[in-house]
Amino acid sequence: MLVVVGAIILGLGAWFAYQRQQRAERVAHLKGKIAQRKNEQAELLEWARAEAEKIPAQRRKEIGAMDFKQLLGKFNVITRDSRLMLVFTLSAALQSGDVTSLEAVTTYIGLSLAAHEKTNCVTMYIKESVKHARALDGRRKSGESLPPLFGLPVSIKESIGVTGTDKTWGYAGSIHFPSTRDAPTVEMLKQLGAVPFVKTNVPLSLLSYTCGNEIYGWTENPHKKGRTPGGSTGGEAALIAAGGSLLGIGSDVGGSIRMPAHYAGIAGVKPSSMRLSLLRIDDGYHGPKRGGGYPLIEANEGPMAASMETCAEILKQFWDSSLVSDVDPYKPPVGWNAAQFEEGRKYRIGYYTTDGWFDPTPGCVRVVEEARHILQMQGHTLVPFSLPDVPEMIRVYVATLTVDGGVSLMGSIEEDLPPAIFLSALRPLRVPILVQRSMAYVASALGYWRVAKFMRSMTKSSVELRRDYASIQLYRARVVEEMRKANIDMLLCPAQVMPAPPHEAPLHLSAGCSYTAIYNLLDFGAGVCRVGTWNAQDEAKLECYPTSDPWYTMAKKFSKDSVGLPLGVQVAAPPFKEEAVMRVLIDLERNVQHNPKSSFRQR
Ligand SMILES: CCCCCCCCCCCCCCCCCC(=O)NCCO
Repeated sequence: MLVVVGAIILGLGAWFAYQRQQRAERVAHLKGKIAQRKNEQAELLEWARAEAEKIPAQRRKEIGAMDFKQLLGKFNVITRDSRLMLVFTLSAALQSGDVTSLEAVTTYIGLSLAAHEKTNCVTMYIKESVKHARALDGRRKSGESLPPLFGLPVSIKESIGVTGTDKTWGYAGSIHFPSTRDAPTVEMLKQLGAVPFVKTNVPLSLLSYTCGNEIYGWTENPHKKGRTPGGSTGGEAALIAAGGSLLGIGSDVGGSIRMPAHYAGIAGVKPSSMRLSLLRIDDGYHGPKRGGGYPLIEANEGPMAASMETCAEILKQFWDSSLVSDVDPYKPPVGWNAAQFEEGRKYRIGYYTTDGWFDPTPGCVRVVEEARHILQMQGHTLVPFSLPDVPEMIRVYVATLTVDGGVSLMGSIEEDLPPAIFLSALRPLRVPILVQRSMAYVASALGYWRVAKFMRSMTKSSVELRRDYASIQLYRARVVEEMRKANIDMLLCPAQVMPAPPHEAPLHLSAGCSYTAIYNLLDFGAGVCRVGTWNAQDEAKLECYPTSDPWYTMAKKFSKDSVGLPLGVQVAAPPFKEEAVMRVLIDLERNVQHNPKSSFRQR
């Protein structure tokens, strides 16, 4: 007996020692990869500096001062002169040849470098961009007709495929597995004449609205050091807000385009799932192990820019042609809906300032009220609306996003090199599900009903999963029916519960993504634009914000000292109404700057 026990103890000891050694070797291997990547990144930053300096500083300044319209042009400008409406087309710098593609790309390489120095937003430069720009300029010289986005420099989220570049998602293990194909969105941009020139930072795994990892470090919000620009498309938001890019492409499965837009004071759109393609998002090294597999939580890529007008122009270019269904035969050939986007078109908009799950902090509520006022002044009709059953649907969102009880998420993170804060925030996923559910009773008894809901959110079986999928399908039917009954075209609501918080906050407050995540579950098209700025009154009102559970206490703490930080609002509508959403957001952003009630300051 003693011999058997001794053998078991020895066996276990040997097994643990072996595991420890394996882990140590893996850690050393991953650290080596990170060190290599840091050297490569440093070289690329030097390359970028040298490229930028090839164009005289004065010329770069001139080009950098041009906004999207001046650089790209081809816009229909509609001027109202009493009853007269004039429509004419601007011929802008890139199309007219006043600025070459190479000059534009090089200028933005320089500007992005300056943005990176301020925020640590760049992961890699795309050296090919310079060759690509030269080739485009060659096409002009040979008299070819120019594509609509001719020569436009575009920045791309790190996790989106660009041939020859890594998409690590912050995992060190994924370094040096470059994409062998462009993502469909990148393919479309290139066909339209745009030039992807840089890739930008993300949080490890993409399933968070902060922005940092062990490879590239943490990205700062350009409005305040120590605050996150949001995530997961945080590098893009920081880059655009700091003037380093005119247009970026992000992705969004819970708000990863919209929350960074709110935190950084820019605009962004997540179209509904049928309107852009995610084909090959999980190809390459990641494969099915790390990404995808949550069919009714609809992710999509989408544009981010300083203004909603730029986002709309890009989506118009995508949808004006048959590009989307050409690159992805699973997408319906639905074109740009000019009638929905028509200037002056009025909509009936339902609005809410709380979703019954997470009350936003004061400034985030105030800007919805301001937006309501501005839109009413524009002739839109605004009516109160209450989105039903959000708390239960947030439980369903978490259950169906993590889908396997968090096994893949936790497994991928643990086998890599996560920042310590990721591990500690996600550790509850390692607690057996039955224990999590038992602890939910304790949380309920303490009055922490929201925390209890989260503790009941991990999927235990395919029986539960099927039921949750059915709930999503029923919920979609219910919401569109309630909107139809109220004759409502779209919804206006907060973009997030806080102004840009400290870097670690989103990891403690995953529940704070409810205002955006619900529209992934509903598969609505949704966008965010800046409406205001957190002010001293918001700061004072924070004193009355609830502290009835740990999440409210944290949201209150993380929102403090935020005077001057940008605030956005969100507009969302059922699928195929993205053009209407963008029309309303443009009406908002155009008028917010002149609204004396607004605290918006023009940058
Ligand atoms: C005991 C239960 C513990 C629950 C822990 C829950 C952890 C996972 C929760 C997931 C939260 C999701 C946040 C989403 C942020 C935005 C992500 C996004 O849009 N990514 C873009 C991907 O393309």
